[in-house]
Amino acid sequence: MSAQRPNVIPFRGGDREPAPETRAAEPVHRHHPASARTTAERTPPPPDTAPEPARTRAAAPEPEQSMYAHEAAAPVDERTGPPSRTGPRAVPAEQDPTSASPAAGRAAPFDDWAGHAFDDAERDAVYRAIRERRDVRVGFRSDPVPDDVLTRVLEAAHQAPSVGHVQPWDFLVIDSPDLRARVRDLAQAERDDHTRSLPSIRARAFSGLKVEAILDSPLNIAVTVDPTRGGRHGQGRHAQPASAAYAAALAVENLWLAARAEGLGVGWVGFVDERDVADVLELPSHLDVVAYLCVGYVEEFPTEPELSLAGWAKGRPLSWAVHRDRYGHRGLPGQEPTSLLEETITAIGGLNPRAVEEARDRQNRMTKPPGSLGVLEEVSVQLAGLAGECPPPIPEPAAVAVFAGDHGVHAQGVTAWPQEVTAQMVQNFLEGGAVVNAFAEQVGAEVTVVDVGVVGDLPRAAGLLPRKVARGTADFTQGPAMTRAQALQALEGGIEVARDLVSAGNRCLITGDMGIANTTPAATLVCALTGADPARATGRGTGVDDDMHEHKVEVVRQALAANPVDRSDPIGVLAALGGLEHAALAGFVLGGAALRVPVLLDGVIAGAAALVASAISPESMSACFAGHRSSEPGHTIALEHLGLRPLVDLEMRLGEGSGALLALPLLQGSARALRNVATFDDAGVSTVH
Ligand SMILES: O=C(O)c1ccc[n+]([C@@H]2O[C@H](COP(=O)([O-])O)[C@@H](O)[C@H]2O)c1
Ligand SMILES: Cc1cc2nc[nH]c2cc1C
Repeated sequence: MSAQRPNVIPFRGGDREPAPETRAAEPVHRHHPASARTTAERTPPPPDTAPEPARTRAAAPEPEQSMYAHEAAAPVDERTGPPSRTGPRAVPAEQDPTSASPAAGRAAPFDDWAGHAFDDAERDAVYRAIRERRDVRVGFRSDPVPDDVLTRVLEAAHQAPSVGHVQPWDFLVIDSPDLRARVRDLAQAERDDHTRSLPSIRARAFSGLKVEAILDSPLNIAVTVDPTRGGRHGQGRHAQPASAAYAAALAVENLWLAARAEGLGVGWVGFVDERDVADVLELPSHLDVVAYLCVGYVEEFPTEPELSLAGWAKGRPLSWAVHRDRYGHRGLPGQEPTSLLEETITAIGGLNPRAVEEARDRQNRMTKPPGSLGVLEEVSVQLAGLAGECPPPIPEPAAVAVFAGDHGVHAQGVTAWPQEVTAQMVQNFLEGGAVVNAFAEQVGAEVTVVDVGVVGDLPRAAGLLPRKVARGTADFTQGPAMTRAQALQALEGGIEVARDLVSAGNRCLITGDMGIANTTPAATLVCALTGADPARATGRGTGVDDDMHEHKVEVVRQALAANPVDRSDPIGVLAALGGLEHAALAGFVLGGAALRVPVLLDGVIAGAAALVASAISPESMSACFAGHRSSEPGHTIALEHLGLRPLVDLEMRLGEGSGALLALPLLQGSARALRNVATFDDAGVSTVH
């Protein structure tokens, strides 16, 4: 992947591309002050220096890279496969004194000393089948599949590995139009259910996707599993009860690869309840359906997974999935393992100056008086610089991640609300009954709730990511709120959530939070990272009376006194004075910045987290947009320190992501204007003399 390729999913929206221009208009140039920090600013100030003044963002030098660009370093390119050995077949080591012995370790060049490897053409064919296998849903031809071809494909499936060699699968080859029509009806009902559960933008995109070809393909195959096959002592049964189903899934993969080699497309129908299919097929009760497949010759195989081409989802680079010795210690073979945080920080870059310039230039040539879109012009310029292209993609679909956690400082009486409200509100979010749900629905965003530190147990639920690092933080008036390890775990948890949401096709990340008492650590972080006095930075949160507010200011002072922090160590500051949701939010910001996806910040909790993110990586602010200004005073201090201008100022102080969600249409509107509005040249409109 080229370093210049912006980290965005190919845009498939209906917005028209701006027409190429032939003659430059003569706009009245308005000077836009540059804004963003440079890499040199990554080094935080020494502890004894004054608080960092607010700085604006300046474009960073090219080339900027997204985290996806890391794949370029991988020994196996996902598009082209492994490098081909072009030389003659390897000579056994004993006969070739120049070759390193296998015992020389991983660094030794590959030498097929035993002669087991396939020759180049055979090996390339195997990798090609793997690389070009596709889940095909469109373009099936009606030509029948010849019996000998089908038998070969089924034979390949039947050679799959199985624990205890029990071969627990069976293949039901389905021609009957009646059976297939009944399965198609099941799939249709399931699809309709799913559509209703989607945010509006996603539902619209989904309605354009074909998810099955049950009647369009000449043949269906149901792959079943018999979990009892092999008898009571079937090997592996005790240690891995799911092993039979795994084996059947491996049979599906064998079938799929063999089919690809035969030129047959296969589509796995995900939108059916396996028990309903078993009923339609009148299977014996001890069999389960593992897969329902559509099989047939196809017009073409898509060059990439169809969902990826449609912008629905984006593949995860291999480097995200390979860990060395322990989970989280990432590194491809031959690379030095690194932590997720380090990898993320390294990938963060500033705005692309060329795209910034193009966007400014275009703003001045659009059919409107230069500067007339006010702040939105600079927002669009930042979006272009972040994406590395002008016009930038529209930041949709968008996803809000509500990070939830509890706080030991609650015991100090800094809020009027009981701690259990955190877990209760999480439940409310999941049931769709909170403000965040209403606003997310309004703007077509998806809501994900992340438990990073709620005291209570939360039942598993769709839309809840269980990432609990601890059951709340410790009371920071008595010592650090978190250990460094906890803070790092929460930070990396936030990065992972950003990665997951972007891989799922989102082009805008929105911060949300829930945590009774979390405005106290937010205010404390603001004080620690900006030098503000607690009396100035501490607000009334959910709404406390004068006495409680005075006490809250004192508690912030006590926390700062109990935890002498070194501002050159932002993670130390975070661990001592933050909350688990602040830490995860800081990671979320860094993760979004590394992927060059805009991060729309909510209120004071996000503001405090952004201060941490900025102290860790100043360039991460290139991805940040302040959704709104909360009425918490610490938020204004944080925004000024970061040089961020809020898009909305409505005296809100709710959290949950509510303010940022309201700002989403502004962010999207700024990008859409840059993309859709004609230039004076295009439209033949006269400009000023
Ligand atoms: O986002 C804000 O600026 C904001 C301001 C005040 C309160 N909150 C929310 O209120 C909760 C914390 O308030 P408190 O008074 O318990 O510290 C927590 O769930 C926050 O999401 C949020
Ligand atoms: C009811 C309630 C809802 C919230 N949403 C975010 N913080 C909150 C705090 C309370 C108390």
